[in-house]
Amino acid sequence: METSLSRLLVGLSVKIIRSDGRVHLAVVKSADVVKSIVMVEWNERKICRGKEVDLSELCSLNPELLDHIKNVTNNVANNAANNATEPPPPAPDKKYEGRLRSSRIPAPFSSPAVTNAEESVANRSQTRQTGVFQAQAPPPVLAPVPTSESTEANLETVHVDLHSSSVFTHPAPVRQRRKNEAKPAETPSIARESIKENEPERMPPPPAVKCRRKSVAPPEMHKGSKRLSCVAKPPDIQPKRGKFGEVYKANHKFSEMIQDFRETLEITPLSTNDQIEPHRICVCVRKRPFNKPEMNRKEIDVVSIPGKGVLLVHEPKQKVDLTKYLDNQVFHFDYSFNETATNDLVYKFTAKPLVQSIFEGGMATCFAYGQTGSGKTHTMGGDFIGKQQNNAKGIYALAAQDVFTHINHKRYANLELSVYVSFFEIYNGKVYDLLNKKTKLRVLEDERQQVQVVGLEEVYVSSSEEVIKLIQMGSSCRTSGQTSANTNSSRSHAILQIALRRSDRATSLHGKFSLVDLAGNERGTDVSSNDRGTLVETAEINRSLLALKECIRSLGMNSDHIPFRMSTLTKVLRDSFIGVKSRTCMIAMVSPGMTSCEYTMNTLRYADRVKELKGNSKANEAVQAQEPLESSTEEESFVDTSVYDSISRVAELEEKVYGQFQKANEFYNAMGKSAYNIEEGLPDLVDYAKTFFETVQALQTAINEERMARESY
Ligand SMILES: Nc1ncnc2c1ncn2[C@@H]1O[C@H](COP(=O)(O)OP(=O)(O)OP(=O)(O)O)[C@@H](O)[C@H]1O
Repeated sequence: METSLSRLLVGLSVKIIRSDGRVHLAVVKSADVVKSIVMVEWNERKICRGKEVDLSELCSLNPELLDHIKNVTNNVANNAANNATEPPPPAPDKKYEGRLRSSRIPAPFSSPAVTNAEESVANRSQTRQTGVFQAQAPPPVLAPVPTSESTEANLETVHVDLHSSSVFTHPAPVRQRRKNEAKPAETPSIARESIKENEPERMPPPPAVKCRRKSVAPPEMHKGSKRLSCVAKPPDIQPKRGKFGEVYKANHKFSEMIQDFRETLEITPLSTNDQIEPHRICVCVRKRPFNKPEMNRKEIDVVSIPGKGVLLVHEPKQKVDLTKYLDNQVFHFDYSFNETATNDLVYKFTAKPLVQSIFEGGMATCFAYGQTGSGKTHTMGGDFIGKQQNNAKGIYALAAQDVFTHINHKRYANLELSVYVSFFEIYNGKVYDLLNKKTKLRVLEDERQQVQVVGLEEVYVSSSEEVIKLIQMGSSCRTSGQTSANTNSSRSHAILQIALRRSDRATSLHGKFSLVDLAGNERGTDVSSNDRGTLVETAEINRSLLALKECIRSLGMNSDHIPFRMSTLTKVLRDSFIGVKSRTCMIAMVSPGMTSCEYTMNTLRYADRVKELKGNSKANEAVQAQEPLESSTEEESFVDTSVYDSISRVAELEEKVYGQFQKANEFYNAMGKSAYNIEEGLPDLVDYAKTFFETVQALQTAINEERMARESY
């Protein structure tokens, strides 16, 4: 049925409407009846352009189209009825099968099917994708309608009268070529000439009125929705020669395509005057500007932020036939900050609204998430001036300033609250105190599931300046404490906590704000390394980011079960994920460059998943029902978790073996130091040695089994 409708429509010259309101002719190249979408192509400025149009839109612009479908169907059905008794026609010669397929009259389909098609045509929505393709195929019918007869002849293309039933006299379109049919070595010169001759006069400039934002990212374009916009390589332009010439040219094309697309956007960036909306879980995105190295290598900016919460990624893609196109992915968040946004602006819409919640007795968390170099530390810790960071200008410091503004407010004065600050880092599941020379700390959980970071330095502070000093101290410790296994901060999570306590600080936590600079998320997808240390590190980052997402989602669903034990990060933040007063904000940072596109997509997918379940129970039910279907998206960001888990299990077992050796050492030392005679102690030593060997052997067996099992993943 699909093929039949496709055959009926392919080759028809139809009117289409462009996003800027222009109406002109284009040729149908293919039709997908299931999706109710038709692919059309036309020539514009020597470039063969194309887009996907919804059938309903096409029919409303070309009312003759439905009559045409009916006419053809009826004729063919009548012929079929008349020929029912005649013997079948001889089988075509295989050599010409492909050609015959593209030019023969389409197979009949029943009239109810037409009714279905009509129905779906009537019901479907508008254009979703646009595309422009490599002009290697014989050129299609062109718009505007050619004036010269000779041109039309050159094109070997016959315009089809929509009211007649005679169709398909032009050569088969590229898309219909059979898989194993060889591509023509070169575009026929006559066809190429005709492109030039037939080149339409320059299109009028688009009208001054730009598309409304709605049309860029309408509600139905939510998650996963996309528009395609592509530019072809004109056949008569030779690729630039020399080193990187091809790459440069391809990238340049993408850049032009993105520029074209941007011209259709109405840009309304977020400003300080915009309304701050209350969110229990707020998810937003921040795009950083290009840095010097990126500008030097002429990176292409693939991220556009047209509106307050909208972000577009123009993902450069290539089809199997090497046609280049853009996959324009639209994302919606609570807020989106473009490259010109300052930390003050970002703070105002993200962390600032959370400060009050800790005075109301709640727990607040603000996460900076994104790939290495996307701007997490810049946002949380403050702007960099060269290598020097201005800690007074980050979200940490801005939040601290607001805390002290609130504490002096008469509304909270009678609570007699004091402010305490702690700053620590989680690397490979271990906690290090940044305010105490990176001392390694233990995380313990009591029977009431209260999680404690044992020995964590909590410093009393009486002003924001003191907090800034602590931030400076902790940040320098984070940097100077780097080892060869931790050469940059992106492999660890840094957590600054501002706690409000009443007079008796041991038991009287009133509210707490945790500000988290997360490890670079690209680490969680890095499976290329064979180095055990890197794999364990990757496993831990992966595990903690997954756990974090699950915990925020559980918070959004008001779930009783918070999977906080999945990682040290979620363990130490456990109390942030419970209670109706808990509030969370995630700022997803993205780098603008084309080379970061894959990581940017991963970041945005992750943030999108976090956002999906916020608040509203109806939405939650719907998303819960969709869960199994959506798990494939997850796979793209977090690959093969079973391998990571296995690596972590082995690491834990090895840790235990190491622990056994340490204990044995302690035991031996204690024996040596003890006064009692060696003969008396010998049975103890033998017993100990026996237990030691049994335990280590069992651990070793478990390690071997785990490794063998992993090979089958
Ligand atoms: N919004 C911004 N405006 C100007 N420069 C920025 C911005 N965001 C980041 N940068 C610059 O980009 C560089 C990388 O930023 P930053 O160190 O904050 O990234 P990161 O995500 O924390 O990386 P890592 O995970 O490796 O720590 C820094 O030089 C920083 O100054």
